[in-house]
Amino acid sequence: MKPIQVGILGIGTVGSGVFNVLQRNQEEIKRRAGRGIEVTMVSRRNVAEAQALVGDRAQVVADARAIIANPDIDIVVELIGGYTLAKELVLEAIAAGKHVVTANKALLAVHGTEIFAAAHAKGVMVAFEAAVAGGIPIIKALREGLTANSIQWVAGIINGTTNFILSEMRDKGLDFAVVLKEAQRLGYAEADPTFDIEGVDAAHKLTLMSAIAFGIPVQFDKAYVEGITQLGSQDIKYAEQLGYRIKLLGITKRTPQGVELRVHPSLVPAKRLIANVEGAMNAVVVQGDAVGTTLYYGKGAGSEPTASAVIADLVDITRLHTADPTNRVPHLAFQPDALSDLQVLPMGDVITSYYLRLRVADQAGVLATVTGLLAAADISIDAVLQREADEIGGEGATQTDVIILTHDCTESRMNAALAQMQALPTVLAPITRIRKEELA
Ligand SMILES: NC(=O)C1=CN([C@@H]2O[C@H](COP(=O)(O)OP(=O)(O)OC[C@H]3O[C@@H](n4cnc5c(N)ncnc54)[C@H](O)[C@@H]3O)[C@@H](O)[C@H]2O)C=CC1
Ligand SMILES: N[C@@H](CC=O)C(=O)O
Ligand code: NA
Repeated sequence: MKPIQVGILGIGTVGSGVFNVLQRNQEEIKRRAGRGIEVTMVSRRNVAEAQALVGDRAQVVADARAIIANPDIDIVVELIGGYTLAKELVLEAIAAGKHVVTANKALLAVHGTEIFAAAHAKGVMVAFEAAVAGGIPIIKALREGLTANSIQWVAGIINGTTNFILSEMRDKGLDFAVVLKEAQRLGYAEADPTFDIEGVDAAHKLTLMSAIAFGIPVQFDKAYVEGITQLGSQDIKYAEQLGYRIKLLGITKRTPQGVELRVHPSLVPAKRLIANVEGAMNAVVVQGDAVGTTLYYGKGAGSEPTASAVIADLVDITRLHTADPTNRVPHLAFQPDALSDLQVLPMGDVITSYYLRLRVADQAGVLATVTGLLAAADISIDAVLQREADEIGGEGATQTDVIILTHDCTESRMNAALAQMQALPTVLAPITRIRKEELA
């Protein structure tokens, strides 16, 4: 049988990985897929750069639309990234009856509803395993492997760049900016790295997992997003002393009031496996009512790990493209007409426990005032740690750090208490608040 013909729009870090792995493992992939899979066209604005990657083994074009217009191309792989052009190209490819594979989580988290609807109407597949946690087959696991379950929550380290930064800051005492540059050099970071460090990339991925886990539409605009730029190295150190690690987590949880959808730094008990996921590695914990807790671990970024997921999608499409579209696995795991109307919970209604760090004047009565405000707000305290003055400011320092771990309360109640504490004249700097997750 004639090989399936693939065109890559945007051959860069991931695209070159796809090209190389497909070449290297072509025989084995063919035995799995039932027929060969060949990249016959690639596009990149700079044709010479693309030619340097593929030689004469594929046709190189500057105009991505030339690939979509080619009737011989069966599958279009979108690896340009971004929202605007990528959206146009994906919709044009669908309209031309091509199946689409993309690693573009930003695109699907924001425009997924429109794109999946267009694909459904046209009877083509849009596959996106690479868009969440790179090489980890988490989409497959959530959509197919765990299909018997009522999924209760999903929590993950789903941004390699930020996990790399946090690990290197903790282990080597390196500066944030230095480690970010290294993550960019290694090909982990997004074209705009603020997406990584501000939590946006993780929120894109979480939005997709949430939709698949709970059968709700993709709703990136409802996600609570907080990155790691405000984290201080002293919080990483204090967390360690208290038996926790700080990780940027994406958490989505089903509650009777609605679905939680939030990305923020979190204290995780150091004894949890996920707390020990280091460097650019990703990990996702999924809690299902039947299966219990499951954990998925692997490389969430980089050329060949991400290519691994893109190629898995190419094989799936090769196996399934002749199947009746109604018999295929739905894009978001649930049938499009059976999505739930569960609402995303406003962040103020989310219940968690907290780590608070207050830089206060080192004088009698300060701690009592602060804990009194928490008690008045009905927020109970789990532990209090006061750093000795010489640990933060040397002998005779007039400031000290008070660290408080609280029990559960709503975010809105904590916000009100924080505003009161912040207004105290003895609180000398903005209070650090980090949410705490037991993940058990
Ligand atoms: N790098 C990684 O580890 C991962 C990346 N992704 C996603 O994969 C996608 C691609 O990422 P990378 O390969 O890292 O980016 P990249 O920047 O290395 O590659 C993108 C390529 O597209 C080309 N391009 C830009 N505009 C074009 C146009 N109009 N026509 C043709 N080519 C054009 C660029 O020249 C570049 O070579 C993004 O959506 C990214 O979020 C997903 C998972 C991991
Ligand atoms: N920038 C992303 C790349 C993969 O999605 C990350 O750092 O995880
Ligand atoms: Na994946």
